[in-house]
Amino acid sequence: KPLALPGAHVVVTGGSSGIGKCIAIECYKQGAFITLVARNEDKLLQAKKEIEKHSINDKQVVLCISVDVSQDYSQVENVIKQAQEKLGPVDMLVNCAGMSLAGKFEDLEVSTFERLMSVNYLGSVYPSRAVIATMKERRVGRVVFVSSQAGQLGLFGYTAYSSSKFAIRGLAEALQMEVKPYNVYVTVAYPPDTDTPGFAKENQTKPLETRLISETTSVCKPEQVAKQIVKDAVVVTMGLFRTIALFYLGSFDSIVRRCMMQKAKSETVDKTA
Ligand SMILES: NC(=O)C1=CN([C@@H]2O[C@H](COP(=O)(O)OP(=O)(O)OC[C@H]3O[C@@H](n4cnc5c(N)ncnc54)[C@H](OP(=O)(O)O)[C@@H]3O)[C@@H](O)[C@H]2O)C=CC1
Ligand SMILES: CCCCCCCCCCCCCCCC(=O)[C@@H](N)CO
Repeated sequence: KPLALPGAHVVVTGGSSGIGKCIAIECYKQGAFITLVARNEDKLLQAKKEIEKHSINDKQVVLCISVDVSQDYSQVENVIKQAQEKLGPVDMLVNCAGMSLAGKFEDLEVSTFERLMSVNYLGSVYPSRAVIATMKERRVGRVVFVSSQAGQLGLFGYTAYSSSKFAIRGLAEALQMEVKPYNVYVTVAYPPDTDTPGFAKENQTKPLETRLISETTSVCKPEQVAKQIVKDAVVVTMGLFRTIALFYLGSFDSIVRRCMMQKAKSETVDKTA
C-alpha cells in the first residue's frame, strides 16, 4: 500500500526553495526522480545542484521546468506533459508553490487577495488537474497539498493568506472522495512557521499582532517539516479529526464505489451489445 519512492517520478512545485526544496531532497534521497517546477531559472538550477549531491544511484535525474503555476492552465498542462515525456508518468505531485503576505484587512491591497488566491489555490488546482487522469488510469498516485496552520485557524493579519489556505483543504477533501476508488491518495499538510526564504520575506510585512501571535510558537526547520510531509504522503493514515467523520465519509465512499462499478458494468454491456 505505501508508495515505493525508489524509481518513482515526483513533481514538486515550489521545489527551488524552502520546504519544497527539502521535500525534493527527501524524495531524492529515497531514490526518486524529481521534476522541480518554479519561475526563476537561476534558483531552479541552484536547487538542482544542491539536490544532486544527495543521489543514491547514477540513474537518478533532477529535471527543472520554469513556469508560473498560477497563470495559465494550458501552460501548466504542457509542463506536466514535458515532465512525463522525460521521466514517465507522475507518481507523486507535491503542490508546494505558494506565498504569504500579511497585513490588516483594510491595509492589504485588493490585488493581494487575488494574487494569493491565484498562487496558493489555483496554483494547486492546475498541476493537480493536469496529473489526475493519468493517476486514475494507472491506479497509482499521490497528490500532496501544502496548506498551513493558518489554513486551520484564521489569524490576525492573515485575511488574504488564510482564506487561500482554507480553500486548499476543501479542494483536497472533495478530490480525495473522487479518486480513492482508483487507489489515488490525497494528503494535506498544515505546517507551522518554518525557517525559509519565504518566511523571512513574510516577516517584513507582518503587523505587530501577527508577529506576537507567531512568537508564541517556535519556528521549525524546513528539513523536519519536509520529512513529515513525505512520510504522511507515502504511508497514508487517518488523523484523529478525520476519524470523527469516518461514518459519513465511509458511507459516501461506498456511494462513489457503487457508481464506479455501475458505470463499469454498463460500459461492458454497451461493448457486448
Ligand atoms: N515557511 C513557512 O512558515 C510556511 C510555509 N507554508 C507554505 O509552504 C509553501 C512553501 O513555503 P516556503 O518554503 O516558505 O516558500 P519559499 O518562498 O521559500 O519558496 C516558494 C517556492 O514556490 C515557488 N513559487 C512561488 N510562486 C510561484 C508561482 N506563481 N509559480 C511557480 N512557482 C512559484 C518559488 O519559486 P519562484 O519564486 O522562482 O517561482 C519557490 O520555489 C507555501 O505554500 C507556503 O504557503 C506553510 C506553512 C508555513
Ligand atoms: C489546530 C492547529 C493548532 C495551531 C496552533 C496555533 C498556533 C498559531 C501560531 C501562529 C501560526 C502561524 C502559522 C502561519 C505559517 C505560515 O503559513 C506562514 N509563516 C507562511 O510563510
